[in-house]
Amino acid sequence: MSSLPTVATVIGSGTMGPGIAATLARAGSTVRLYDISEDAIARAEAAYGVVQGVLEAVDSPSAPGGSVTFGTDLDAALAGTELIIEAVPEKLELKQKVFADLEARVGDDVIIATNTSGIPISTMAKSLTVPGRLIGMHWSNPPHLIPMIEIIPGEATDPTLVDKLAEIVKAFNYVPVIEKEIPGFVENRVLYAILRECMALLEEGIVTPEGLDAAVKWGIGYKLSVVGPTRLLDMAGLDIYQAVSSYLNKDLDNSTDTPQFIKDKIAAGELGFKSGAGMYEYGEGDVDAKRKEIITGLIAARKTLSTIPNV
Ligand SMILES: NC(=O)C1=CN([C@@H]2O[C@H](COP(=O)(O)OP(=O)(O)OC[C@H]3O[C@@H](n4cnc5c(N)ncnc54)[C@H](O)[C@@H]3O)[C@@H](O)[C@H]2O)C=CC1
Ligand SMILES: Cc1ncc(C(=O)O)c(C(=O)O)c1O
Repeated sequence: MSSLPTVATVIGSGTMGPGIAATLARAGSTVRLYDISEDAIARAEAAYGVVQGVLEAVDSPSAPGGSVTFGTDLDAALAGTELIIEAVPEKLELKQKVFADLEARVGDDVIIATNTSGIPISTMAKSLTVPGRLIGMHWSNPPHLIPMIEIIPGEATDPTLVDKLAEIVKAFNYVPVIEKEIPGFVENRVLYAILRECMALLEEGIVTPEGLDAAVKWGIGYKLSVVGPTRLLDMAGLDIYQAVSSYLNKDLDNSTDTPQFIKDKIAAGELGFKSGAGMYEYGEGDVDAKRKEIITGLIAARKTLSTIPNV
């Protein structure tokens, strides 16, 4: 018998919700995608065919009977659900309000998984009536393409949920990574350490954005997509790591706030793809073209990487 829930509910249909819903549905679950915004639901419904095409292209596990229904009726979205995946904006108070709305409508045995990027699960769980049912399930963007999910129990999480969620993740052929709780979890701690240094290098004019993207893509990204950081150290030699880290670590950026130039861009409405300008400028049609290039590249890379042993 599949470990997948027969019925699952995804709360929040923005960047992450639709891909999460489609991945579970393709694997065989009946998924209800819910949002407070009719526009968000309409966008997800319109893009569903494209997301299904991507899942087909990467040969994502498929089973008959799965489907996604889209809607703004919370009671309908929760009827019969076994697993709720929360993907509303990264604001603690909003998430806690959503959890209260959910708990008022479902039985105590329903699991609530949160896709938070890094708010500690124990902090969020404080407001729950049944804190043991809350667990971190951190997907990476785009969720229907990046086959790794972090599973993070909080202090109060029912320990049996960890293995249960890991089995669900394996059922759609993703890699579950079980972690201890820490702000940002593992993936975003590593990503944000890289991004902090990258933004400092840009701010100091050491490299252009194009140069930075090329250096990280070919110098680090390519290598790390085949060998993880631990194996990389064995490949380089721990003595080399000691020699370099002894002078370099103290020189790396250690600022605790977002860089000022990023704050300025945000104040000017430059948010990236969603506003047509960000780190780069985009003309008419450029954002759609870039999105397509990224998806095509990720599909090709995932196919290739899946033929390479884990080293
Ligand atoms: N965008 C990303 O790259 C990633 C985001 N995450 C996390 O996933 C969560 C969602 O992120 P995004 O999809 O990027 O956010 P988003 O802002 O794109 O979408 C959030 C959606 O939630 C809806 N919403 C707001 N209040 C709601 C409510 N009370 N009930 C139901 N729906 C509501 C909004 O209408 C919107 O459609 C956040 O916690 C974020 O940190 C995790 C991994 C990657
Ligand atoms: C910049 C950035 N921040 C957070 C996340 C996340 O995982 O929550 C991502 C991502 O790609 O998933 C991201 O790119």
